[in-house]
Amino acid sequence: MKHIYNDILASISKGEKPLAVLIDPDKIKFDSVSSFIEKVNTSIATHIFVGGSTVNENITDALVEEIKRHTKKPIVLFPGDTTQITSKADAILFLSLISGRNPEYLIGKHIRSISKLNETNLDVISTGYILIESGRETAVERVTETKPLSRTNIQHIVDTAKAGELLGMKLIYLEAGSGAKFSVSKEIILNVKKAINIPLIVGGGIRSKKQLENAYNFGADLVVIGTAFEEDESFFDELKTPLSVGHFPKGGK
Ligand SMILES: CC(C)=CCC/C(C)=C/CC/C(C)=C/CC/C(C)=C/COP(=O)(O)OP(=O)(O)O
Ligand SMILES: O=P(O)(O)OC[C@@H](O)CO
Ligand SMILES: [Mg+2]
Repeated sequence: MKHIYNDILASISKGEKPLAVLIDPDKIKFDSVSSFIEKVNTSIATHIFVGGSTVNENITDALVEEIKRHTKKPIVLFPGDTTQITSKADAILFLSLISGRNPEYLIGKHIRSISKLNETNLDVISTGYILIESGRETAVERVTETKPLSRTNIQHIVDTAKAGELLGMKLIYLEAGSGAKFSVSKEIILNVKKAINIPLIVGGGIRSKKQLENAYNFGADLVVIGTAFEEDESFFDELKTPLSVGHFPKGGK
């Protein structure tokens, strides 16, 4: 098994800023994988996440196999459903949607994924997944039939993240939703980061270098970007010049 989680911890403790490119199997054409991954390979991206809210059954396996043929970067499943589990990836975010109260997404799909997971060698990373209101309804909201947390009730978001940590989760993922109008705000990132001792992932609606730098500077440890790369691959080139990011020790900002 590859130790993707431990590698993420090591990278963060060195002050690095891991960046994941999200590939949604619903959106990418199989024959454009090689050219897309070529861009990823020469970019600052450190991880490839693969997943979506609504993915046709069984396409993830072939897609991950094809991605793997073209890259050495770690491939992490970011699944909306058990059908997106494949042994060809390196790790899986074992997401529990702790912002919602739909038992299926808190524990149901997890139980049904075990027989499949037992047949893999994936690094299973327990992740508290928190959906934050972001200006319009997102695919995750629709599929999970849950409401996101209000972006103005910061204390509730902080308490949700902390509860995830105390339940033993290894990562907290603040999600504005793919293509979000508003990405997760400065106040939310700062306050959640201050409260928790596990790595913080931030994603949804990040479309510019400045927004990416801000996310790190407010306290994100790992950022996920999908749509901005999907819509315009020149964004990879925009990120070629060094990011203006500092290293903020816990509680230091
Ligand atoms: C434990 C297993 C195997 C599955 C359950 C996993 C859970 C709880 C998932 C949480 C909810 C969910 C549907 C997450 C999907 C997250 C994701 C990969 C979003 C990517 O974007 P899309 O939502 O597909 O956006 P588009 O609308 O742009 O396609
Ligand atoms: O597609 P974008 O808006 O970059 O969102 C990435 C990810 O956080 C969605 O799950
Ligand atoms: Mg999708």
